Amino acid sequence: MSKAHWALFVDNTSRKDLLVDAILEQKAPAGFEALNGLKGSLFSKRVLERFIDKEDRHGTRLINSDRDQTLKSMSSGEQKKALLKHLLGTKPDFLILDNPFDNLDIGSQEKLRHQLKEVSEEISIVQLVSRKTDVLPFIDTFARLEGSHIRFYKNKSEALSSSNGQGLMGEVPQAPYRYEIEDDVLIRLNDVCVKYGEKPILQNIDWTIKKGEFWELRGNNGSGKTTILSMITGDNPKGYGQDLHIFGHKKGSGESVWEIKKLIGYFTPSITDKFTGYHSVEHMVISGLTDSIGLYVRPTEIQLRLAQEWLRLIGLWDVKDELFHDLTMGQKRLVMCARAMIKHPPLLILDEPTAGLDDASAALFVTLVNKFAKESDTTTIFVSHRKEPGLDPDFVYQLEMDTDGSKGRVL
Ligand SMILES: Nc1ncnc2c1ncn2[C@@H]1O[C@H](COP(=O)(O)OP(=O)(O)OP(=O)(O)O)[C@@H](O)[C@H]1O
Repeated sequence: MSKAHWALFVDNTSRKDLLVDAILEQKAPAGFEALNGLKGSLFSKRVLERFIDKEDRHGTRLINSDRDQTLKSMSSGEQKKALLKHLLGTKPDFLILDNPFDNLDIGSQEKLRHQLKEVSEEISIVQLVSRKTDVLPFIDTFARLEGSHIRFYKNKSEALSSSNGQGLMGEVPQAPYRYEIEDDVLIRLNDVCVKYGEKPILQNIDWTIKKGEFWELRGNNGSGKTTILSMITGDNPKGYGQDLHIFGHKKGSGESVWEIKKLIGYFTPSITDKFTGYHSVEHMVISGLTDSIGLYVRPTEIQLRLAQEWLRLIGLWDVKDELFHDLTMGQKRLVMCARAMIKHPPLLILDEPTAGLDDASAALFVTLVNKFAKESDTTTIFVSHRKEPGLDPDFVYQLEMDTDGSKGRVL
């Protein structure tokens, strides 16, 4: 008998953690009762992060003992492959997949899709999905999670034609202050090569980024995007000894990493997911001006006004007094992005910022980024595997993998 499979559309309001816990604890809600009494496993970014944290703390390989590389240093595609293999090894009756294709390039998505098709013949699948294009083809039951409420669709075509749109309201708020950076060239990588052990990752990378430019950094999983970004932000020692200039300083010429970090706004979804503090939404946004997490002194009038403008822009003014902790995952990410943008840093790095957002929120996000990049003096680098509809960068820097390491070119 063929297995039952569900797709559950989630958006920024969805309380998906509660639902996942209920299903895994044999308290599946109406429509999912068939899963009660069965053994389930969760495939999600959070589960992966928990394994990475455990590896860090205990120094042991938990789900990738067949590799001599840490889970943390693997590319997203490699990590997801290791997690799926591990979960299948526990012989579950069903798998809950939380946006499995996020952070994967097209090739890795195809491989995972193929693998899941095979898995689906033996194991039921519940796919939590934000993007309609991600729905697995063998799924036959469709629903949407609105808050904690599940609404079932009559059929696939009703599910795929539904919309949950929202708009971007207002202009990008003004910069609170100006940074004095003399050089017109913000970042320059000249003939940069990186190897990990014997494995070449980047070869002869030349990339010049000027003030105010809007770049998209593209490349398949494992092509070295994170490696380049972490050399720029100072988090990767491979940057030393290379011809790499940041804000007019040559890397390793005695520049202060802290001073450089103050000039960079950085947003990546996984940072957001780790914040657990009890701060109001409004204070989280304002704390982008003070380089702290949350706020420990009374905000000024100007700070409050700016936060109001940003929260109105991203449609979250109504929840300004709620605890950041209590927001949905999608709302938290929008808040953290506004927090990275509020001071108009000279350089803003958005690392896979739309991962985990539903179609409407991703479109809103892209509109915000386009607008911010055009209307501010900030240099923006947007990293994504997914070709984001509507993203309008000035330039694309494409990494292309090769046996001697990735080469880069400007498209
Ligand atoms: N510390 C490390 N030790 C060994 N190999 C590493 C280390 N860090 C990264 N790598 C390897 O370098 C390659 C490039 O990794 P990187 O994370 O920069 O790629 P990426 O383009 O950002 O990938 P993704 O899109 O999946 O995040 C990968 O094959 C990865 O396994």
